[in-house]
Amino acid sequence: MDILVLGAGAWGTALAISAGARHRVTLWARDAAQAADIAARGENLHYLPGCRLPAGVALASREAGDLAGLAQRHELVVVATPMAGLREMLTALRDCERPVAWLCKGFEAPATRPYGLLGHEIRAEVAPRLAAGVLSGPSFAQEVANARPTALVAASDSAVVRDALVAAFHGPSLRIYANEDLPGVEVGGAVKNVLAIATGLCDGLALGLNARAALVTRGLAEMTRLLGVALGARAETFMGLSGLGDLVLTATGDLSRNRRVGLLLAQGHTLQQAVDSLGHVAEGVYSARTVVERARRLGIEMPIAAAVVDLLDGRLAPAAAVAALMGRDPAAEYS
Ligand SMILES: NC(=O)C1=CN([C@@H]2O[C@H](COP(=O)(O)OP(=O)(O)OC[C@H]3O[C@@H](n4cnc5c(N)ncnc54)[C@H](OP(=O)(O)O)[C@@H]3O)[C@@H](O)[C@H]2O)C=CC1
Ligand SMILES: O=C(CO)COP(=O)(O)O
Repeated sequence: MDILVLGAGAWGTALAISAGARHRVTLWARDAAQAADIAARGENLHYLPGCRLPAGVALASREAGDLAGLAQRHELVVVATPMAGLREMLTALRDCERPVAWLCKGFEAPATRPYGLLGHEIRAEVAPRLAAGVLSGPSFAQEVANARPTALVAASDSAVVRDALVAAFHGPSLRIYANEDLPGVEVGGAVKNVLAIATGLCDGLALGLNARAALVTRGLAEMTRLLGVALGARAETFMGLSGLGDLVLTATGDLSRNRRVGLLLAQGHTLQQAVDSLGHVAEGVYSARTVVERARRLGIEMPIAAAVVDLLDGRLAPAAAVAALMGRDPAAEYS
């Protein structure tokens, strides 16, 4: 199978390495010098050091010509940029006749509205005819690149896209489960990043394991409420890989960049210092305000996400954000 991966950050590179063991993969970096460096070294020193690219992976950049033409020459196109690059990519691919899947997890930063959009909503705006979906679920790039056992979910309203993702990535160390609930899988991937900032904060303040378990559990309830009411996703999706699975991984795993943002804020770093020190994108920082704004417009309470926004915007210090959550009125567990 011929697979095009657009974006040579940590995650695009890891999936290119994984699929490159069995397929022909073209890994596209927007910067020609970076593509040349990865090709020469056989390694993405900047974003995924220590992981060798197999012979099945070739490098490309803008010099390879327009994206639409490049995409047509592959059987599956994978967009591996952050959310910030998804609209531009889907616009370039809008007439593509090949299945397309994005990997990014989050809401687009707000531009023309007071809130941002999920990937499938961007697709509806700029590429409504595109057969597309998302590959998501609990997966740190370093572990996938090193063939550590991982399970992902391929979500799309198109069976062609789901089948192409399974054919491309299902293998000895990577299981791909199919799911038709694209909105639900996207909400799970976006909201867990915001909640991971909260658990990083909680652990950075040494609040204990009880507090972390409470945040994960109540966070899952917030995630389910946002989706259920608003986007018509299936509740069962949130018990799956992109809901509970990715929340547990990102909220507790120290490889998470979003969790690290919370840990660094708890240590007294500013948001800018925390973001700069990562060297990678932490989507929760850019999605948190949209999560709260969309929930507010729908009359849904998301207190943990709201505390994260107050923290990111500097309205609450770390300890005060925790106090605000603990000081809420008593409530029924299910309402
Ligand atoms: N890393 C992981 O373990 C996982 C990440 N994800 C998701 O995948 C997405 C990408 O993450 P990851 O690869 O880790 O990110 P990284 O920060 O490691 O790399 C980002 C990559 O995207 C490129 N890029 C940055 N901004 C833009 C833009 N506006 N337009 C086009 N390209 C851009 C960068 O190129 P340049 O070098 O030229 O700036 C770089 O190649 C995120 O949404 C993340 O949430 C999902 C699952 C796992
Ligand atoms: O999505 C991820 C794991 O599934 C990666 O999380 P971070 O972006 O927080 O590192």
